[in-house]
Amino acid sequence: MWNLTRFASSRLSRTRRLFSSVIPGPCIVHKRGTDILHDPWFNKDTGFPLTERDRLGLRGLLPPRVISFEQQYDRFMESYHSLEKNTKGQPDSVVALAKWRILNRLHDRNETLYYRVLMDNIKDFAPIIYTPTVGLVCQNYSGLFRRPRGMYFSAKDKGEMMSMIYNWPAQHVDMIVLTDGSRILGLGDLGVQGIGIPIGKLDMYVAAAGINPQRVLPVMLDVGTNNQKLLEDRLYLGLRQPRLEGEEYLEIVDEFMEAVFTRWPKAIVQFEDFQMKWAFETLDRYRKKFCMFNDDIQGTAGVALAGLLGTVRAQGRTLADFPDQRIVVVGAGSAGLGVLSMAVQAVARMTGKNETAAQNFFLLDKDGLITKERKNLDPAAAPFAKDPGQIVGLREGASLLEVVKKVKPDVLLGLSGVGGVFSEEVLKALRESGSTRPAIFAMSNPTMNAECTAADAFKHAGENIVFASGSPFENVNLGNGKVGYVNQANNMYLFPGIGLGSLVSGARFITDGMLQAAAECLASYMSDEEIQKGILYPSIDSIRHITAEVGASVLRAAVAEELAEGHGDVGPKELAHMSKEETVGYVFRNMWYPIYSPLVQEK
Ligand SMILES: NC(=O)C1=CN([C@@H]2O[C@H](COP(=O)(O)OP(=O)(O)OC[C@H]3O[C@@H](n4cnc5c(N)ncnc54)[C@H](O)[C@@H]3O)[C@@H](O)[C@H]2O)C=CC1
Ligand SMILES: CC(=O)C(=O)O
Ligand SMILES: [Mg+2]
Repeated sequence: MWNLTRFASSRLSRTRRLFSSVIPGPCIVHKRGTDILHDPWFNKDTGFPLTERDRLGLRGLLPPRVISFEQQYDRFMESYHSLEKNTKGQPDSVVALAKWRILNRLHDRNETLYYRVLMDNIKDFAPIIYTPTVGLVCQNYSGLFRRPRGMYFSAKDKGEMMSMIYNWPAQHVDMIVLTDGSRILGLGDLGVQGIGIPIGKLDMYVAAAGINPQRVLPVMLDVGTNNQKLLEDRLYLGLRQPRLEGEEYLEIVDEFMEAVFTRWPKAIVQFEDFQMKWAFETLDRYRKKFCMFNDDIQGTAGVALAGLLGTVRAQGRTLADFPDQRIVVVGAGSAGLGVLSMAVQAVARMTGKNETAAQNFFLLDKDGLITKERKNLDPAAAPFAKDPGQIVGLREGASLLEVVKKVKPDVLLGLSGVGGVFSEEVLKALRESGSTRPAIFAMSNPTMNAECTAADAFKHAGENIVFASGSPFENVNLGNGKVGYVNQANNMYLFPGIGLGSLVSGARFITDGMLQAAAECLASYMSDEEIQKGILYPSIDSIRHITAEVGASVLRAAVAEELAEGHGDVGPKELAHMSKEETVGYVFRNMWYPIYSPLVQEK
């Protein structure tokens, strides 16, 4: 069932080779002079060659010496490294925001250089533009705000969205990430300040999936906030009203979706960081109507499933043993339920039995173990609620410690948003796990919301564990030359490929089959040697290569389901006739790569 193709050997060098031969095509510009210098998309700063300076009315507007792209790159990296040196010893949050600012300023000046720097240093810069620093940026957004990025649709724009959408200057948009700010990482309702998340996710789309940055659109749907502190903050930039609820809320989202797909019928919309009730409701409402998905439910599920399958292999078992894994999931929200649904589907496929697929899975929320005796049991959690008769020695609402002691799980997976719930006692109890190599997935973001730190996991649960966290931690030095490997179990390994594969296949919808293909691709990416070392996910350095493979898998699944309508000049028949390798090549060819293009002025 799972094709464990090995890509391990020279993934990165293959990716580099593919881009080393990129020859930039001309780029049409409708501006001249300072208007070009002030447009980060076209601006090359001191990199404009003299001929271009003449053609575009730039002569005299720049210092005379022409600096190459490579020199500009080195210059930026030097200033970045001096900033690192100069901020040494300062509080982590101060350093993180200083790094975010210097990158953001580069973005606002010169996008080509920004994305190249980001791509080439993704391991160092992802924690700044993405989790954990993006969380801090959202929390401080009103104070940090200098220039708008993306679009803002508010409850006050009802009836106007169809015309507003035409205010966006780009003619084509491929990828939209949308939030209503109601559940930003594990930080709760941050209202309009949540715009940092779509911006960060789309930066990852450009870096990982090569989506052209001129064709991305971060969107904030501001329907108010229930965060009292923000409502009272005089600097708060969003609507000062409680969140819309019920039909009033859905009418706003409906209007936005209609407006988007009227202007850009081929766009893909990723829903991000919506509170659970709206995450499920909107997914259900739109997934058969528009090309969209919910990253927290669906992207997270695929990444977690790939990690769970890797864990079985790390235990020296075969994938056929997955249904026997005892998995405790802490957090019954959009992410936790998404993970369990996908895991149950995988077990059902492996065993051919739907009814018993969830028997080894245990689900807890803030009120403890969820059983069928739970009052006001959420229908979304009901399929995973335990029958009290089946769980001798455990009761409704049992604590995590009780559950871990009784169940002796192979895997403890946290998506609760609560820092430290995997306490010392809980981690120590995991030493009694029935597994030779228990796994801990502390997936909540940002870092302070992780269910435990990597160091505590190895210290209390033992050195033989497999460990993954949603935000990055350093590997743990276990002494005697041994290292506790830290994986990053984050949906960043899948959402860029899901979006890219859907885009270049011209898929009408994003189906479970396409998402399953994405998860299987990630699961089969790692070699046995890596898995034995406890490495479940590839290094983020090879994110472009992973994303191309995931994108190609999604594309092939869309073709198989007859949902692929083609993209650009490539029609559905051509897609259907491509071999597996050809689909990967095709996906790569559709990736944008940051390099200066000759600018050609059109009046
Ligand atoms: N690593 C990754 O790729 C991803 C991580 N996440 C993280 O997962 C977390 C949760 O996200 P959602 O499911 O969307 O949130 P949510 O708000 O829908 O769900 C949170 C769940 O945790 C439960 N919970 C709260 N306190 C608890 C406690 N003390 N013990 C046990 N359960 C508790 C709640 O009852 C609720 O069921 C966030 O921190 C988010 O950053 C979400 C998506 C992807
Ligand atoms: C990673 C992500 O999507 C989240 O924490 O919400
Ligand atoms: Mg999210």
